[in-house]
Amino acid sequence: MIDGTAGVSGRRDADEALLDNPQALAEADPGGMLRHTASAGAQVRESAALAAEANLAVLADDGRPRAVVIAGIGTAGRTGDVLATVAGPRCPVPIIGHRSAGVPGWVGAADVVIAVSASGRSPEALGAAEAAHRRGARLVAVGAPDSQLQSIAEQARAPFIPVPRRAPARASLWALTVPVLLAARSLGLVKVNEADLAETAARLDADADRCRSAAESFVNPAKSLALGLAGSIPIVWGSSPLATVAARRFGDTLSANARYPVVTGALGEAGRGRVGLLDGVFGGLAEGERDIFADPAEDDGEGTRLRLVLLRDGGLNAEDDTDEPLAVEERRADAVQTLAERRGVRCDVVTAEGGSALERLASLIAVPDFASIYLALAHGLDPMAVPAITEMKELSNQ
Ligand SMILES: O=P(O)(O)OC[C@H]1O[C@@H](O)[C@H](O)[C@@H](O)[C@@H]1O
Repeated sequence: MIDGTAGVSGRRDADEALLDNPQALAEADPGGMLRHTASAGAQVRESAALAAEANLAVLADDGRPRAVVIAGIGTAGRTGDVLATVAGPRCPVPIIGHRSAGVPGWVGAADVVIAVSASGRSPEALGAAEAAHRRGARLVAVGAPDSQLQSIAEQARAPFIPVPRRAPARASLWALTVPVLLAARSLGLVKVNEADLAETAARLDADADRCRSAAESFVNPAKSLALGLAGSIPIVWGSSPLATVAARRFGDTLSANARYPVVTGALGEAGRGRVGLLDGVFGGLAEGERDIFADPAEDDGEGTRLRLVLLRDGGLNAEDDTDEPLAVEERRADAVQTLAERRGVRCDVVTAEGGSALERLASLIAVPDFASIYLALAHGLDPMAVPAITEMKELSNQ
């Protein structure tokens, strides 16, 4: 039942001109999501410094763990995906993301639990930290200073990395991720050195500059990606496990910031099933019937079409870092582009850059992060305040 109390506002059609009006953009973004997103590089540096102050070395005292569990929900949970992909297939212990309260039943003294929560109060992270302590597992906690999570970590005498709270959690991905990586580094599970962190931060800074609100659409990759996606159903596929983490992140931000439905996943998996979407009513069938001379302004929504966003790893990773030959990934990515082209489905490609896994991941996340915000702004949506999330919390008492 629609009873009109939801307070949903915005424009169905994207206002392209607004994206080239920095003042209008600033007014449409009262919470400063563009600014917060532009702080990604600074977040890497700040969190690296904060993690250096925490006594992460104690983690190594009991040697290599049996498994590492990353506990948290939403963006906090995504940090586990980042750790798993940066650690790569050669990581000697399993890295497991856990997104519900508590920890898996098998967790015990041989394991490490990293509890992550931007607010320091998600029931999932708190429940996991308490359970880890109870079961004698080694615990590390990452989140807001002076939070419940910090208290639990202190009671457990566990390292706590205080990450200052700045915006919605999804604008703090990098601030939350770096302490998780550095905790795993202390355990000898991941190779992330100071140069990797510095280069990743510099990459994020450079991308924030290219995506700044004063840079016009034709030179701004995030604005052009947003305008390409406007009015379509985005399908975001990653060519490799690393690119798939970025694809899932784009799914998070497109849904929460821009409020777009989105299909995300790994291209390898999609090629055995979901790729069929390209043949369907929103794919090839819609494109086949499209009148190329029709006025887009008169599009009544019936012409909703897919738009493929392909995140390509670029084939820069060392051969022994991957469980699949690079040539296979590359061929598959070329193939899906050909499929899209044959059906008239438009496709945007973002290709990773950089030497380390972390930097490559950053290069696949930065532009899409900004694009999700520009898409929200073009529709007159405040990318920060999401009524449905707030309402969901109120109605379910979370
Ligand atoms: O990191 P926190 O504070 O535990 O929050 C986890 C998630 O909690 C949800 O309520 C928010 O909508 C997400 O954006 C967030 O990522």
